Amino acid sequence: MAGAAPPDAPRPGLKVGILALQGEVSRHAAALRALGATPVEVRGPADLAGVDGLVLPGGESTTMSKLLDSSDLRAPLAARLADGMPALGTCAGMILLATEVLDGRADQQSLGTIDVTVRRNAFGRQVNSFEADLDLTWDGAAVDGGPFHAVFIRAPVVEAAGPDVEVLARVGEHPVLARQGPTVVASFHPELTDDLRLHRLFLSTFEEN
Ligand SMILES: NC(=O)CC[C@H](N)C(=O)O
Repeated sequence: MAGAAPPDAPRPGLKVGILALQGEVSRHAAALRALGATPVEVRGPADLAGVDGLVLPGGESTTMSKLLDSSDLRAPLAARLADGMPALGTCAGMILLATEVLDGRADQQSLGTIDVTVRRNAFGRQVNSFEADLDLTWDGAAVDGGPFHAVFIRAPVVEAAGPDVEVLARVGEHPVLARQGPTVVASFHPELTDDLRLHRLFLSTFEEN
């Protein structure tokens, strides 16, 4: 079967922000650099203004939610996302981009960019972390290169996904990778392995934008 080949490296100089308030930044930066993009740490509104897209990394979503407010990033970030800026949310980043968060803290606010309901820390309650080999699809076709080895750390479960959401991978019946337009979310940490396919697919949404 013809697979969806990951596209070639994007145009040089593509500036991809990484939300650097808290959480894992350097490995995402390395993956983006390896694909020919320029990673930019985003800590405030001026940083955000200069980027073409944004990675929201793993970490602690309640802390990140608070820091979005104290850094004055929440409103400009919401505006860029509403304007169609590509975004990749991994683990805590997925929680921040979801429309609904279950088991969140009362003061935790998500951005509502992708129509999924997530439950925090609910994947395999018995074990904090696990790894799984995932079959990935993109635009309805299998992604070339075989299974994607995915690392889950206190991962959110996707309990529901709306009709406009394309589910790209599952563990059991649970979506663990999903996309709605230029917003891509993963319950796992693609930056913790050397497999660049997910970052490359994310960068392909910039070309469409
Ligand atoms: N690895 C992660 O990003 C974990 C997410 C964390 N459990 C949260 O709810 O924010």
